[in-house]
This record gives sequence, structure tokens and C-alpha cells, in this order.
Amino acid sequence: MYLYTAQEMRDLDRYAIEQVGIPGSVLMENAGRAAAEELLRRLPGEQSAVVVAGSGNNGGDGFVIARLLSSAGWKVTVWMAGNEEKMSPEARLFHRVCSNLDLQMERWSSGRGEELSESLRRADAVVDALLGTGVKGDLRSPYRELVERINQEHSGLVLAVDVPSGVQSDTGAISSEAVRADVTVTFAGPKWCHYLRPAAEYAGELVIADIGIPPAVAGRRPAAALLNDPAMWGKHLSPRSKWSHKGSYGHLLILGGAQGMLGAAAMSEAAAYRTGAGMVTLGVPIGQEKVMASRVTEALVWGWPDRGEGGFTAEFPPDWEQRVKRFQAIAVGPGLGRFEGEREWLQKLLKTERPLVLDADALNILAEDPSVLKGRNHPTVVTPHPGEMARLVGSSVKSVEASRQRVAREWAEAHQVTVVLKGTYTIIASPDGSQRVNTTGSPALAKAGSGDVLTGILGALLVQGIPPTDAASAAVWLHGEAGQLAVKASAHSTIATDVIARIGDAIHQVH
Ligand SMILES: NC(=O)C1=CN([C@@H]2O[C@H](COP(=O)(O)OP(=O)(O)OC[C@H]3O[C@@H](n4cnc5c(N)ncnc54)[C@H](O)[C@@H]3O)[C@@H](O)[C@H]2O)[C@H](O)CC1
Ligand SMILES: [K+]
Repeated sequence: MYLYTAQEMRDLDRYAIEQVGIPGSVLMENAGRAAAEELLRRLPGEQSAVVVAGSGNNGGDGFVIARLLSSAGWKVTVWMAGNEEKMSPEARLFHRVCSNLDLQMERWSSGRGEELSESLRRADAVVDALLGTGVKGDLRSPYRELVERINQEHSGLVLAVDVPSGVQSDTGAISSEAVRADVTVTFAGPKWCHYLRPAAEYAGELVIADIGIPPAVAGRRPAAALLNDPAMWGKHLSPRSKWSHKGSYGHLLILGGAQGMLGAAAMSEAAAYRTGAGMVTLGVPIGQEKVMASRVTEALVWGWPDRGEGGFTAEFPPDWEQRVKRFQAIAVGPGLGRFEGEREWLQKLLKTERPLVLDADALNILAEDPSVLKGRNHPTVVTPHPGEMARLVGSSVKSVEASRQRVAREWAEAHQVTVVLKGTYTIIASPDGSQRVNTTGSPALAKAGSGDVLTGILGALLVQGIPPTDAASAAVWLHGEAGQLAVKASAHSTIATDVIARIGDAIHQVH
């Protein structure tokens, strides 16, 4: 399913109306009906609602909702704001219908604050149809006051039409105030703000409603971003062939597991095997070799030059050039640590003609000089959390989080890598500028070891020959799904090894 910017949605809307010939009023009727049905489902029986409608098409949807709720026996009051003169023909049409049906229509003016508040306090539900994707800039008067009154005075159910009024559709930013909704019904496809903070926290539960734009029509005006879905990459995870052997599923090299961080590499290794890698070799500083070998069961352990305290050095093993050919991908970072000569070390690694996953300290090393990626012409996937992303772009976590979508896309394009920007709703950005947003996951994953598990899953998918964007999308989805499945009584107690144990069940959901 596409994930839209406001402009992409407008383009599709216009295309559906002007080129395909679906009347705009039909789309508006369908949108309003979907939202009204959601309310009727949630609040059975005869209820009361206040519909706060702006003068754009979001308000037009509000008029449809008002009419349908009234037909269902609800007591409905519409409060209108904005410039009526500017209404689109569709919004005007449904406004007229409401007037003709003698619905209670009130026009907002600054002296009527107490009346509106009273109305909001009495209603069982409020429909926020003030502003949708057409919002531009800070909330202007009187919308700000209306939004504040909805938030302060109403204690029942708040349904936002398309987006909570006051949020910026493309960035998820809120400049002054936004409606705090319990449920948001969005039309034709989700918008970026539904997955970006702070807006996503204001939207409540998200319902995506079909408003009658056929999928084939949507496909002719595709958005640049998609919601991550197994339908895109599930084909790569088909059941294993009866005639296969371990060599059929690739050999992953994981570099990490330095002193004090052995567990990180071991978890990546376990996750990689659980995701179907044929073989995994752990490359660890030689001082760690014995203890690692006694800890893991299925993996091969390869001792790397050690500075004497279980840490990597700038050197590579003497047989590196021959041995590297055996691996189909390399994951670098889980428990890697920092060390002298690390930049040259990473630079040499980037020369290998194998797909690479860079995580954790590999990203911190890369952040010193991301230009070392120049000239690399094999797939590279970086998996930063917001802190690592901030170091990569040389800014703060706050500014990364305020523009996750743009930061991930620009960095992926500029450095020709796949960026997996982690977080609730991880973003997968490809070198070609396209993006996918993941919706599986659980707060259980907010714990040490989660990133190592993701790296192992991703490495395993790459060694099985899955192209980088699909591998990253599948890895993030499986990781989130396994995280959800791993929660037993409480997400508090779920640990990374529990997540590893559920990777198989997550894969099973895809088959
Ligand atoms: N997706 C679809 O195909 C359909 C969507 N529908 C609904 O239409 C809105 C978008 O409608 P649009 O008329 O473009 O914009 P809005 O109603 O969101 O707002 C325009 C309105 O608001 C004023 N305004 C803009 N910015 C501000 C501000 N910062 N402060 C105050 N006022 C502002 C502006 O002057 C205009 O008057 C979409 O969200 C859906 O709900 C269709 O109904 C069905 C098809
Ligand atoms: K709205």
C-alpha cells in the first residue's frame, strides 16, 4: 500500500476525478461514509455528535458525516469555521444538503466560545473535520482556538477526519496545537504524518478507508513510499527445497564480539541461523576466540588480529583475501568496539565485493568520514538508530527525529546505500529515493540486543541472495513480528533471545 505525501494525494485525487472521471462528490461521499460508519460501529445506539468543519474538503467530508449520523438517529450539531466563500463545489454541495435537511448548523465567531464549549461538553463524540492534507503553515485564527477547545472541553470520543487538524501531513510536525484523536480515518492510503512523531501520537488508532479509487488507478500515480508488506518480498522466503544443502543458503561473516561485547555478536549469529543462513562464521579478536567457540554451537569462529586485550586492530588476517570469497555477505558491528586504525580497517572492508551490513560501532567509525563509501559498488545496508543516524549526518537526535523521512532518504541517495532508520515505524530508504515504512514491532524491542538480532536477520537474508532493499524490508518486518510474538505476559520482560526464538514463527506468517 502506498504511503502518501499531501501533494501525491492531491495528484491522485485530481487524476481520479479529471482523467478517470470518478466524480469528486463520490469520493467525498465515500470518505464521509467510511468515517461515519467507524463512529457508528464504535458507539452503538442513538448518540450525539459535534462536527467541527472547516471550509476545505476536509470540512466537506464533515458535512457528509453529519448527514449520515443524523440519518442514523444521532443528534448532530455542525460548527462551521473558515471562509465559506472559498468552499470547493463538492464541499458546498454537501453543505447545502445539510442545510436542506435542517441539521443544526452553527457558524463559529469569536464571541461564541462558551456556546461551542458547552456543545462539545455535551456531545458523545466529536468529529474533527477542520483541516486535512490542505493545511499550510502554523494554525491560523480561528482554527487554533477551535482545536484547543476540542482538546480541553470534550471528554468523549474524538474522530479525526483524514489527519488530526493541526498536524503537518508530510513531516508529522505540530507547530502550535493539534487535535488529540482517539481514532483517525484516513482516505485512499495513509499519509506520512500517521507514522511520524509527534503527529502519530495525536492520531490514535488509524483506520485506512477505501474511497473508491481503484488500485489500478492508484498504480498509475504511484507514491514514492510504501508501507512495508510481505507481499513485496515474501517470494524470496519460499519454503526450502528438498534438494538443498547448507551451501544453498549462503555463508555469513559477522565481525564483532570484542571484549565485553561477546553477546552482541553471538545474538547476531543465532538470529542469522534462525533466519535460514546456511553457515555463519564469527570473526572475533583472537583473544575472544576460545570463549566465543565455547559459547556458540553452530557457528565457526575465526580469530582476527588482536591488540592484546580482546580488541580489533587495523590489521586483517593474513588469509583474508582467500577466505572472504567464501562469504556471500558480511555484517560488521555487533560488539565491534573502537580501535586505532579503525578508519583504514573499515575502508579496506568496504572494498570487498560482497554485500555489507554496517551496524553499531561500524556506523560510528563510518560517521568519522562517510565519504569512504565513495567508489563502493556493491550493496551496503546501514542500520542506524536515531543516535547513530545523528552522528552520520552530523546533527542531533532531535533534528533526525523531527525529519526522519527526509534524513533517511537524503542519506541513502547521497551515499548510494540502503538506510534502515530504526525506531517505532522503522524507515527503509533505498539509493533510488524510494522508501518503505514498517509497521510491525513492539515496545519489547526497546532493549539491548534488539539491534544485534536485526543485523543477524538481515545478514542471513543477504547471504540467501535477496536484493538489499527487499532484504532490509523483510528483516525489519520479521524482527518486528518476532518481537510482537515474543511478548508473553508483559513486554517488560521480553529479551532479545526470546525474539530470536520467535523468528521462525514470524517467517511462518509469510509462507
Ligand atoms: N484523498 C482524497 O482523495 C480525498 C480527500 N478528501 C478530503 O480533502 C481533504 C483535503 O482537502 P483540501 O481542500 O485540499 O484541504 P483542507 O480541507 O485540509 O484545508 C484547506 C482549508 O484550510 C485552510 N488552511 C490551510 N492551512 C491553514 C492554516 N494553517 N490555518 C488555518 N487554515 C488553514 C485553507 O485556507 C483552506 O480553506 C483531505 O484531507 C480529505 O479529508 C476528499 O473529501 C475526498 C477525496
Ligand atoms: K481533520
